[in-house]
Amino acid sequence: MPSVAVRNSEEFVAALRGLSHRYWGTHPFHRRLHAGELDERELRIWAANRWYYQSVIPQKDAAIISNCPVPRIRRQWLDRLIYHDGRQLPDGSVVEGGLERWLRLCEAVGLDREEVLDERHLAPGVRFAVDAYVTFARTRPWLEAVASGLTEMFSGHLMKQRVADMLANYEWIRAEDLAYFTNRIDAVSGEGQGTLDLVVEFAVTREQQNAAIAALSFKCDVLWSILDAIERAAAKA
Ligand SMILES: O=C(O)c1cc(C(=O)O)c2c(n1)C(=O)C(=O)c1cc(C(=O)O)[nH]c1-2
Repeated sequence: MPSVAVRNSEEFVAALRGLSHRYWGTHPFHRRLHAGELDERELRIWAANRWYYQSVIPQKDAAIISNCPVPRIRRQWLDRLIYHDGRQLPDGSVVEGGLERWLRLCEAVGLDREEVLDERHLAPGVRFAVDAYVTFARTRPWLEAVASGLTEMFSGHLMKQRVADMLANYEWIRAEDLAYFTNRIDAVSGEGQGTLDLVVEFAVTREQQNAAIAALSFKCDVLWSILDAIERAAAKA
């Protein structure tokens, strides 16, 4: 049987980008969030549940580092941990990171820190989907775990839209409440391309390319499932 040829980089990138229709940008819950149709209770459920995703991302990235034998990639990936966890200065003070900014968003929509951190609002389906993402990063080859993060190629546009829509449609939300997203938009504009370049560089066989595409597809399912579970939790509360 003839072996299937490796895709050239344009074909490979096109196959990855071709998954954009599966991204959570079009999920009905996101549409309602952006359109200003969520009440305060629903927004709180969204923020508290998204916290769980945010909170494990550094562990997911640490798993990638621990599985990766390439020093240059580990160096690059370390910045992601610092981005979310913040950084301790020599004088012991801490420069805040993305996690802290997400907690501030939670407070802005009316949640106490404690009720976010103790996970009392966490929907089982969100825990299940998010944990599956971390397990994927811990157990699959590092390149697949990196490829699963390529949803970030699609996220910059969505987050820009989210900031504009939330400010326009929820009059009680202020620009500073959305600092998590404004900060993140800048970060992903570079990271998204950097990750794509890396996946193209290291996925050199057809099998590795297929695995990278499957990993991105899996991640789209993770994100979609998170919103399915949030939607359900918001509906019944
Ligand atoms: O608000 C969003 O729509 C959105 C999407 C994504 C994504 O597409 O994975 C991430 C984020 N935000 C985000 O804030 C974030 O820190 C993040 C990390 C990752 C990842 O897979 O490593 N995705 C995302």
